[in-house]
Amino acid sequence: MLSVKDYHVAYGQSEVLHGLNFDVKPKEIVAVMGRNGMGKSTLMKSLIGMIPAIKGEVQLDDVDLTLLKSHQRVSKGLGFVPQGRMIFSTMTVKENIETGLTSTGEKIVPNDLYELFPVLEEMRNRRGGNLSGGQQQQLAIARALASKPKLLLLDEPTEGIQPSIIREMARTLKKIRDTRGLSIVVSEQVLSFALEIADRIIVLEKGEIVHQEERATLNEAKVAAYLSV
Ligand SMILES: Nc1ncnc2c1ncn2[C@@H]1O[C@H](COP(=O)(O)OP(=O)(O)OP(=O)(O)O)[C@@H](O)[C@H]1O
Repeated sequence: MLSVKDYHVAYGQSEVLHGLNFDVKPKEIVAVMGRNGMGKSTLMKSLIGMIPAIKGEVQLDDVDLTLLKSHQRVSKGLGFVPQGRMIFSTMTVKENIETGLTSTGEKIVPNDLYELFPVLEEMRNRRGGNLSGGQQQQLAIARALASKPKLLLLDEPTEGIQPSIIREMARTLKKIRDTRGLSIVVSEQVLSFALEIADRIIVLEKGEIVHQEERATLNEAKVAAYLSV
């Protein structure tokens, strides 16, 4: 469903991603792993259209997204949970989710989002900035799901989140995949989280894919070696 081909991304003259090739299948969860600075966030930001590719292409269900802006990519079926969550802190929980509705034309937050995250319903009139880190992460996921994506991109969702909440997040993301039938690409440094949720792991090193392996047959030590400094 997602197809990334010969994908090059640069900041000015400095190329950071050097021709990535990978696919994501329907309902598949792929974890993109790598140490700090290896290009994970650049890839996620580029897939959602915040940083254009200088070469290569990205397609979702055979629709070419390569030249589209972020909001157009969202209406074609990509959802994005940014690093650091980027909640609008002075807006209420409900208003934050509503910002995700613009591409669907719906006006009211669908009930199934509150069913998925009951705490957000309880707190719907609180300001986003007053939520805990874990609650803000749920809000960022709900906001992304409001646009009814076919594929959800999450950039380092475990960053700054307590271990017990990380396990809960893994369960929730799998439930979202199972009930909504979407695919997920998550950039991640925490191997235990990736092992918990991913069907496949891709390792990035200095802007190149150096390893790809199905979870079922994964050699954990090999992936761990790539992640150690
Ligand atoms: N705005 C920018 N301008 C120039 N170079 C950048 C910019 N953002 C990132 N880089 C560089 O691009 C490379 C990849 O960074 P990126 O943030 O994608 O890595 P990462 O794997 O997501 O790391 P982290 O886990 O720290 O977020 C690094 O060398 C970084 O210094």
